[in-house]
Amino acid sequence: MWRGLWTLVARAARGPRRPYTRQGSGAPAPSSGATVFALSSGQGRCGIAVIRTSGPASGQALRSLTAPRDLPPARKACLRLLSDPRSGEPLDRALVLWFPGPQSFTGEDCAEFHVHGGPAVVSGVLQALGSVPGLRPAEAGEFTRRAFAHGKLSLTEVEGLADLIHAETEAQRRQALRQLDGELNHLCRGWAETLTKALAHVEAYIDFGEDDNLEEGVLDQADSEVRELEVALGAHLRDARRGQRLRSGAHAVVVGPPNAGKSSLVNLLSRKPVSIVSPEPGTTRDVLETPVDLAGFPVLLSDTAGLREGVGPVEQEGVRRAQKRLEQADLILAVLDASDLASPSSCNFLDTVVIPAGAGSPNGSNQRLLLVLNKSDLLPAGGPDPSPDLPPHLLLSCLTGDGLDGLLEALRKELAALCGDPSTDPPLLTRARHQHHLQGCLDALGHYKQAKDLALAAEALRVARGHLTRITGGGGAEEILDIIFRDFCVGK
Ligand SMILES: Nc1nc2c(ncn2[C@@H]2O[C@H](COP(=O)(O)OP(=O)(O)OP(=O)(O)O)[C@@H](O)[C@H]2O)c(=O)[nH]1
Ligand SMILES: [K+]
Ligand SMILES: [Mg+2]
Repeated sequence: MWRGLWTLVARAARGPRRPYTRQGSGAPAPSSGATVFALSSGQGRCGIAVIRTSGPASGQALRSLTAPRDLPPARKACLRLLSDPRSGEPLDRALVLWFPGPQSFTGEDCAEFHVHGGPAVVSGVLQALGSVPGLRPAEAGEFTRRAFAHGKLSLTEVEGLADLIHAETEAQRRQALRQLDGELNHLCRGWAETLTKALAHVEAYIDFGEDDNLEEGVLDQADSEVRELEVALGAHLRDARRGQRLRSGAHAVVVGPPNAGKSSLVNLLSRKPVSIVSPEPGTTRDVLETPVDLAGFPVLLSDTAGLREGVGPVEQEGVRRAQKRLEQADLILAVLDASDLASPSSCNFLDTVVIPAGAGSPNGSNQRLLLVLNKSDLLPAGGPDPSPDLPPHLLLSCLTGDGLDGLLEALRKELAALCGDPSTDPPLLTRARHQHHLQGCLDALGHYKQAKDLALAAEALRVARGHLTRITGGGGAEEILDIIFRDFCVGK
């Protein structure tokens, strides 16, 4: 019987649908025979520019531009004189590299030209390449798309690569590198394998259920595998917002009564004069957003109008916008004037914003709040804490910078909790797409548990597994691939 079961494991692994392999992953077959070329380094004047080609005519292109010399040894940089194959005119003395497929980034034959970065050299070499038969300029993301089509990268690794190219903060870079290294891919593959095993057990029961030889408890085993998987998926889904925040930035909002120093704090954290600061209460009227790197995490920081009542219509609108932004924020930086804690506007702010947030969350979400008492320089030096009865708070002076280090450390902790810490935490789901398929998988597992007969149970397991393989690019829909590859620049 066990031989029969393992045949079934193998069959379930192959499945009635697409096989789970990177090859044939749903990306278009690399366009028949075309060889593409592009400038892969940034645009503009620079020391060295890298131009590369991918496709079967790469070797021919390299030979044409470096004639009469032959191809250099594989993967070794060689100095060559580049000339235009049409006129023979010298273009540059450059380092060239030859990467015969499949041991190349795309899996195809590739060539690289490391030329001097002047615009005339770059355009001369690009034009010369365009004159070689079979070569055409690459489209955005085409190199990476070819790498995906040849099984060099899974879809989550492609996404990691795109994120790495766009990473602006340290935490983003770490996260992207981990995804590029295939961590999320391995996780999903492991889950998919668990489902393959469960499916094999169910199919064994369908085929041999009446057979006395069938090991007892085969179905129970499938059930317990599914249960364990549900727990793991649930934990990752609860974390899903974190990965997305790390990718696109956490939303932090600075709120407080008028003149507390909100705009001063925004300018201090963003290290530039984003907002107007003045002694006049009601200076800021609108929501002012600025992207900042706070302790290595990407943050979209919003300055807002001071919260108060009984003001003119324009300021009232500002207050309404501030309150709306407050509701949407991941992190609230509540600012009060430490020398003015007894004023009606301070008390009102504490009662309506700070205390409710401390008692749980203002609107049932996972918002976090840091209470900052600004203008500590106005307090008597070495005096007692001005506000022992307040919720936990930090003292700061935007004027002298006192307390800034403490605030940054507190921010780092809050942001690590909000975005996940890519130096220690398990791999994160960085895109809504990942979340969608994980949820789809969980829903299908729910159907499995409710299935009235075994055929439906097996189908539910297949659907669940299909969602997991789509995360890494198996059987992916063409539109999804288009969206993902559009994120890339030409030359990548
Ligand atoms: N002494 C002292 N003054 C400060 C400090 N921070 C800000 N101020 C002053 O407080 C006044 C108000 O600062 P803003 O940053 O405009 O305050 P705001 O909360 O944005 O004010 P509105 O936009 O009007 O609500 C300005 O005169 C600042 O120079 C501080 O740490 N110490
Ligand atoms: K002000
Ligand atoms: Mg202001």
